[in-house]
Amino acid sequence: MAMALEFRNLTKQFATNSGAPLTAIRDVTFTVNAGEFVSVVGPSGCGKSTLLSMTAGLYQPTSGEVLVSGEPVNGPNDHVGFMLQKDLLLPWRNIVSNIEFGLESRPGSKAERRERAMFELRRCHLDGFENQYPYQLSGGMRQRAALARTLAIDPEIILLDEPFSALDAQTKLLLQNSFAETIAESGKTTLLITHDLAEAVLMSDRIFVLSERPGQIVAEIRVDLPNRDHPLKRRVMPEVADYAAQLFRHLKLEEKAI
Ligand SMILES: Nc1ncnc2c1ncn2[C@@H]1O[C@H](COP(=O)(O)OP(=O)(O)OP(=O)(O)O)[C@@H](O)[C@H]1O
Repeated sequence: MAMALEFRNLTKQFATNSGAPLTAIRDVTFTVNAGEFVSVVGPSGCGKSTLLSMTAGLYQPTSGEVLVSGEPVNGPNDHVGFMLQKDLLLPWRNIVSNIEFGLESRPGSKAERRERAMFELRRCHLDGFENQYPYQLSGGMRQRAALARTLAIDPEIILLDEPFSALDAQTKLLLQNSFAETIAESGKTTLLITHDLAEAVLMSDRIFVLSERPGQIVAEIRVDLPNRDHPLKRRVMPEVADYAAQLFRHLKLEEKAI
């Protein structure tokens, strides 16, 4: 299978006031195949967001490299679409024009941009909401609009940094389902960062567990279950709890309980 994303011995240090650099992640090596959905879980502060930021080209690694479709990432680029917990929709633009935003710096007519945006809007089940403004939408709908905006630029890789964590439990389940369906249909390679172990099991083909800072890979778990495109169906499978328990053990949460 074609490799879409590759981390080679990736290490990131940040300068600190005390002089000694802080190592956020150390020697992280793994690959993600084209069309695969991979999650990264790990304790708070272990460098998960730093890993995504380097994939998006927002930070340069201290050593090692990130490759997207075999090309080293040297800065922000169109091959990678990034979505955060906060939707970052522009409040003064309606939904369709928010989805078009990333296309405006590219060649193409206004009509073509509109057509592309409407396609993604429908794919993310927002038909009829194109002329509404972000404040008129629920949190879940805003996240769907943010996904539509990410897909509109047709990136090779989608990076999701805790996109569901600010939502209530039911909205979260429905949105996980809707994202999983849309992502499977688009065939996009996806890297998700999450604190939610069940979410990782419900949505992924594989999961990497990072240690406490400096984040290093301590486990790789293949989720050998059907319905990756339908987490609500996975949710009722008894194996999900077993996978979540495996992740729990790797994170050594029991030992940290006080
Ligand atoms: N720009 C920066 N400058 C200095 N230190 C940073 C910077 N970005 C992150 N760090 C530090 O690197 C470490 C890893 O941060 P990061 O945000 O990647 O962790 P995380 O695993 O995503 O955390 P959380 O799960 O709590 O969101 C933290 O100790 C953080 O303080």
